[in-house]
Amino acid sequence: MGQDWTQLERALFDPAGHPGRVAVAEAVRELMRAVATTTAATDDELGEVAGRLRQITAGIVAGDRCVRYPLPTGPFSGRVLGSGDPVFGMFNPVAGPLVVTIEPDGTAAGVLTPSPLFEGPGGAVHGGYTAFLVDAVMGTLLRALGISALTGTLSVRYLALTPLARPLHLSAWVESTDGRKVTAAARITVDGRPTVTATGLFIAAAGPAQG
Ligand SMILES: CCCCC/C=C\C/C=C\C/C=C\C/C=C\CCCC(=O)SCCNC(=O)CCNC(=O)[C@H](O)C(C)(C)COP(=O)(O)OP(=O)(O)OC[C@H]1O[C@@H](n2cnc3c(N)ncnc32)[C@H](O)[C@@H]1OP(=O)(O)O
Repeated sequence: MGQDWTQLERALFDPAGHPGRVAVAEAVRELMRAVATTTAATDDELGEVAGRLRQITAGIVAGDRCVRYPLPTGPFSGRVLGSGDPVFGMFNPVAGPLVVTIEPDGTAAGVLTPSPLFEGPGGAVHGGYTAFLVDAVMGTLLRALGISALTGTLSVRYLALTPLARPLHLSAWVESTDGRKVTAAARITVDGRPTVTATGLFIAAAGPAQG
């Protein structure tokens, strides 16, 4: 049995209790997108923006890193709510955030429209980013199933370029279990067409669950 959230942890990490933190992360996401893609602002204007942004940052830098998000393990089904993590984290501007649901049948399904920040060759999504997404969905599925495991080997097959600015539908499921070795599989589908398939060999913790 893994860790369970205490009432205090829920209060500290449930995004619903922190609308300001969620809002600032979303605003910074929009800012990053604008900075990476703007053609309207001049270089002088952007230099001024940089100065103003540094002032804002100076106003909110206080203390150490945000307290680490405690990672629960299942059994769990329903919408996965992340706070500080880079994939699901509503507090983390780098996160999509990817919205994933653990289905009662033990599979995971999610959707995300990738930001142009993750553009790779051919105007498509960077392959390292899609690898990141499938790894996260498989790893989170295992956690939700009560298995605390690390990715040992990740194998990704790119079937076609994954277009930017279209909803990516992600799914993951468990293929097999052999002692501590759990093989999971995942797929990304865009407009009904698979663009990425992946297999992850996850190694479950030998001892107690790792948070
Ligand atoms: C309530 C639930 C809600 C769900 C979650 C909630 C919120 C979501 C929020 C956030 C999401 C959070 C998490 C998402 C989860 C995951 C996504 C990210 C995943 C990662 O980002 S994870 C980091 C990358 N990952 C590493 O950083 C691993 C570094 N590495 C090690 O830590 C060790 O290396 C380890 C542990 C892998 C093994 O070490 P070890 O000592 O325990 O293993 P040992 O040697 O005993 O081998 C035992 C058997 O595994 C075989 N084996 C060993 N290693 C293998 C390998 N690499 N590939 C294939 N097979 C391997 C052996 O061959 C042997 O097989 P056999 O028994 O047949 O001989």
